[in-house]
Amino acid sequence: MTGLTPMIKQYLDIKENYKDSILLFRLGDFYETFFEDAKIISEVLQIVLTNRNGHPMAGIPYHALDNYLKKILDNGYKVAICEQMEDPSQAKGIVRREVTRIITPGTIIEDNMLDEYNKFSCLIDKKDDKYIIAIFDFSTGEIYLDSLDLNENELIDFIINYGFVQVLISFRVENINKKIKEISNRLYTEKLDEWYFSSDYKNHIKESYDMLSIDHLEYTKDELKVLDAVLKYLEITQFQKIKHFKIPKRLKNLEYMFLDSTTIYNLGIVPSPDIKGKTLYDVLKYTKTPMGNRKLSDILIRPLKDRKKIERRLNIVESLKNDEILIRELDEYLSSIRDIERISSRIALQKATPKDIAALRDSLSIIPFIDDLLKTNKILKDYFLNVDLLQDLKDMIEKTIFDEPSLEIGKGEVIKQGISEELDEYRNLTKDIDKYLKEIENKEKSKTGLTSLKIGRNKVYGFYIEISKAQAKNAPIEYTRKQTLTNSERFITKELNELEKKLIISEEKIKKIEKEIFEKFISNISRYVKKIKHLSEKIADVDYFKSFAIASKKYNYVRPIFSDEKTHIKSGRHPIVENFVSEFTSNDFSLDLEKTFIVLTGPNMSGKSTYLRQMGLISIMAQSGCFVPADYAELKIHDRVFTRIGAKDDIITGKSTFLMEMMEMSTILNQATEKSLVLLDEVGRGTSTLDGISVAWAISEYIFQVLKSTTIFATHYTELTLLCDIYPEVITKRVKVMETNNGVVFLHKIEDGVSDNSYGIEVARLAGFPSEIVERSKEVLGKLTDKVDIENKIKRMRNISKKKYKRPEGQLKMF
Ligand SMILES: Nc1ncnc2c1ncn2[C@@H]1O[C@H](COP(=O)(O)OP(=O)(O)OP(=O)(O)O)[C@@H](O)[C@H]1O
Repeated sequence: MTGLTPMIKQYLDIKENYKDSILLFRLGDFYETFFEDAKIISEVLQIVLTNRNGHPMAGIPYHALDNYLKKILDNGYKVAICEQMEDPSQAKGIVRREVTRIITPGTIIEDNMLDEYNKFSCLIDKKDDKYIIAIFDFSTGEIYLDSLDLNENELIDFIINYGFVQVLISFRVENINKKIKEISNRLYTEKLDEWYFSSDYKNHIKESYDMLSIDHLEYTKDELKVLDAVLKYLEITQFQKIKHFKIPKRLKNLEYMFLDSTTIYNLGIVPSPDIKGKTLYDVLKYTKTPMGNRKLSDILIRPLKDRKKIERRLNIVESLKNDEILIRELDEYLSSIRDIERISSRIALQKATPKDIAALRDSLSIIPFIDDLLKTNKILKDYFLNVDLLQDLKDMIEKTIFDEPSLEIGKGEVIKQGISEELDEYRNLTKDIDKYLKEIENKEKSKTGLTSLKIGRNKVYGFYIEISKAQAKNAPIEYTRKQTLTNSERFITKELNELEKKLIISEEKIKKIEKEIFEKFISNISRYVKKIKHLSEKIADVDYFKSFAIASKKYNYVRPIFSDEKTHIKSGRHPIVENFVSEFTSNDFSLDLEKTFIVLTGPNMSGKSTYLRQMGLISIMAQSGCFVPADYAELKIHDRVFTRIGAKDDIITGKSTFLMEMMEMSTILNQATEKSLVLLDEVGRGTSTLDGISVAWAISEYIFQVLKSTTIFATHYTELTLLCDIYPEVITKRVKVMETNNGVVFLHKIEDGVSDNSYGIEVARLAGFPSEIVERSKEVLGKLTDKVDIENKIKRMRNISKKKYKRPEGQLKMF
């Protein structure tokens, strides 16, 4: 590398180790990029591409790093931050520089670059036929770990639907990277080599969790290796030990109803990139804290299965619902609590700012009030029993940190007076400097008799004595000329020089001492991290209980009761749609042990899907511990809700709608149980009518005979309603329609019976088809609808022999 400046040489040496990252190289007040990196960031950030000694260069001011960083990461890049490791003014030769941190979209921790939602990353590995998946949020320390029995397409679907900010892929499943990129080329992915998954995982996990043994963690060796790989990856990118992670939870924990990502999406439970503002989460969100918001979303995708636990949540929600004053006051207190969960992560990572610590102090000071408030409630009076409210930590912060600390550490406005004598001394000196200057000014004025003499200071020239041009010639001999201005001369004296030096030294000392004390303080309080996280969880819980209570009251929800025998809903409503239509028509629902299967027919747009989804959402709300939109709800506790809704092509593998539909259906047939709720919308539509009806018919027979799941099958195939004539498990329902002279009116009312017309042409008319086409369609339909033909077909279907399915032998797929 001849002809290169030493600085560029240093840059290239460092860059050699960070080839996969954009290297932000600190040069004074800028982070500079060079060569290819410079071209990339000038384009991504729309900043000027310049050059240095003929090399492309683009830079960003160091203080604006966070703003730019977010944009670079959002574009799918990894960033390595290279800092100056010594003061350039003290450095001999070239300043020592080192990479201190690697940032990817999943390793952001700075408050101003995060919104309140979870930022989940995942790591995918494979052992035998199962994918081992770790899902983690670096900013909160939340982590899930499990082995899932998925095929590759299901895995890709899972990854895309989950909304991860980054996907880490083990060397064993490298091939999925291409498929992910084909669908979402901005999603950040990274391959982890074999050495991440090493056999010395145990010690490393023990060390990260400060545990003597990990034998009690019920995970397989291969799952623990994945956990270890996550921790290693984070340590390598953060250049430090990761100590803030919680113990992993299983994704398909038997305690929870399992909702797959398709169902979460289909029912609109939580926001995803294409459904925002119109989800169950949005309807129920009366949480006030960031932790409460995240918890609410977690609760809704992990409803409970244990009746006692559900009842316990409902009891709390009910008691809050009946205590309006408590709700109001609780809301007020919670509004002032900041994101102490993430603050605790930043404390553990030594990245907490003075503002974080002040926010922690303010939040902690509110908690005793919440405790007092909850003590007034019969059910919640012991809510914080045995929970450390961390008032000693609050006192420590109060004693050490300014009430309103400055953003920057080192200006003397972070550490309170009385903590360090040395710091106080230097701070006093700088504080008194204006007084000293005034004293010198008065002294010099009377000594010289020069009336225009005054003392000033500026950033470039430091201290000076300024005398008007007219009087300047009378300046004493010991004054040294410093600067000539149009109307005055500026001088310096020995005394002033010394004071200036003292000030500079003081400022440097303050910077150093305050930084040291603050860092020590953070490392000292890092022993509270686990306790802060525990407290934060308690706050999150009470926040979502209160949120359920507010929503339940506001929308007139009813407390559900649970039954092993039947599902009976009176005047049920769709919790989301009811907020977006002027008048919502409520509907009943009733199934029991004998009748388990509803065939629902009705024209397009009449409300079939709404009814179907409404059932799923009511179950999920109830099992999450929330009241439900109905006048009365007696519900079975479901182990899973399965949905097969809507037609979606698989753009990854180019599989047809019908094939996708059948694959999803096959998962349901393999996994649903007597306790499941199965919601099928138009299954079989993607193929020829006869094939579609036949498959739908056979699927239905299998579900009500073998699986016995509670099922609603919405269909345009009226032929399916004949199942009801043959099998006692099936009932038929239809959506009521009123025909008027001006066309059809959808009443959205579900009633017994079979829809006799699909009104497809009517919907085309409503959609604005030219009347000529509408009329022609009617004419064609008239020709195709041969009454005798239809009657014959019905006769043939009635004659289809009853099929008796047997439950298949062997293990059913669990996921
Ligand atoms: N119970 C109801 N009360 C009031 N409006 C409703 C009700 N159910 C549905 N709607 C309105 O009708 C629209 C269409 O409903 P939905 O999508 O459920 O119809 P669908 O029968 O499933 O149609 P398609 O067969 O075309 O899928 C909804 O977006 C909503 O605006």
